[in-house]
Amino acid sequence: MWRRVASLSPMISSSSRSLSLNQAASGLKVGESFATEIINPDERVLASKEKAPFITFVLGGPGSGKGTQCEKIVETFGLTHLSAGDLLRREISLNTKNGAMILNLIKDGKIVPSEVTVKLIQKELESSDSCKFLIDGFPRTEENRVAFERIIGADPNVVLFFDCPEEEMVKRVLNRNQGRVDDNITTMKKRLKIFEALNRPVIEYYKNKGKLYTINAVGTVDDIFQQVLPIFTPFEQLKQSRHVNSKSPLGSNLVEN
Ligand SMILES: Nc1ncnc2c1ncn2[C@@H]1O[C@H](COP(=O)(O)OP(=O)(O)OP(=O)(O)O)[C@@H](O)[C@H]1O
Ligand SMILES: O=c1ccn([C@@H]2O[C@H](COP(=O)(O)O)[C@@H](O)[C@H]2O)c(=O)[nH]1
Ligand SMILES: [Mg+2]
Repeated sequence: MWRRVASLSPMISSSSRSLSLNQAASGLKVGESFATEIINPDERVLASKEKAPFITFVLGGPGSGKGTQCEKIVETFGLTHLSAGDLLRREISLNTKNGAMILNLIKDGKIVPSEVTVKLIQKELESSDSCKFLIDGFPRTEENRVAFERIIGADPNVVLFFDCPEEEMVKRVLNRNQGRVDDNITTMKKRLKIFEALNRPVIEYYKNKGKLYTINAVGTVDDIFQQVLPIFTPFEQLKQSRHVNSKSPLGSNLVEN
């Protein structure tokens, strides 16, 4: 099981920024770096056994096909799929203390406060036996991105961006037929605006970091998946050969189950 390294954060004096610098300087992975900074010796023993999770963020406008492609990635590569939207919808259906607030925001196409979404993702990461995750539909905003770094203490290894024209996304969402409260033209227009205003900067951020893989999301589901395959294939090959290829974007933080 992968334990969230940042659960140890109260014992760590550095901010997430200085931790990253620390990691960069030492050449250590996230979990290993934390192991060197923990004060409680018992915790150090536990933390030294941790492996850094392999994290993929899956971005794209509403209806661009993120969920559909995530299913195929799961089937082929066995990553664990965490859809931020599904986690939020589960809060609504369970009628939790945040449920009503989340429902109102989703109906209006607005973004749920980072703290709420990141805590839900955190719970899933911590309780999972997996250490390879597809985080679908998150981060939606720069604030989401920074909150994830701060609370989880990890960066994504790969960021997928499903690039789809608005007319196609509108057509798909209006035909989805899953009874979602936001699958109507009024909310869809708001979601598209929010995508451009708040999600684009996140995409740009990862592009500048060299982590972004842009996929043309027009075509059949299988055609689109053909573009996704070569992104994950090197990781699979590396896992089988058990050698880390430092030139591979996936090899730089290789983990095994
Ligand atoms: N390549 C495709 N061609 C046609 N329809 C598609 C394609 N990919 C997905 N769809 C359909 O479009 C709709 C939206 O797809 P999906 O739910 O995967 O998008 P999404 O990006 O997860 O959307 P959201 O952000 O709203 O959750 C679904 O009904 C799905 O079956
Ligand atoms: O990180 C997130 C993810 C989602 N939301 C809200 O949920 C809806 C639906 O999300 P999908 O990923 O399209 O299923 C989205 O429009 C937001 O209102 C969020 O706030 N934060
Ligand atoms: Mg989806």
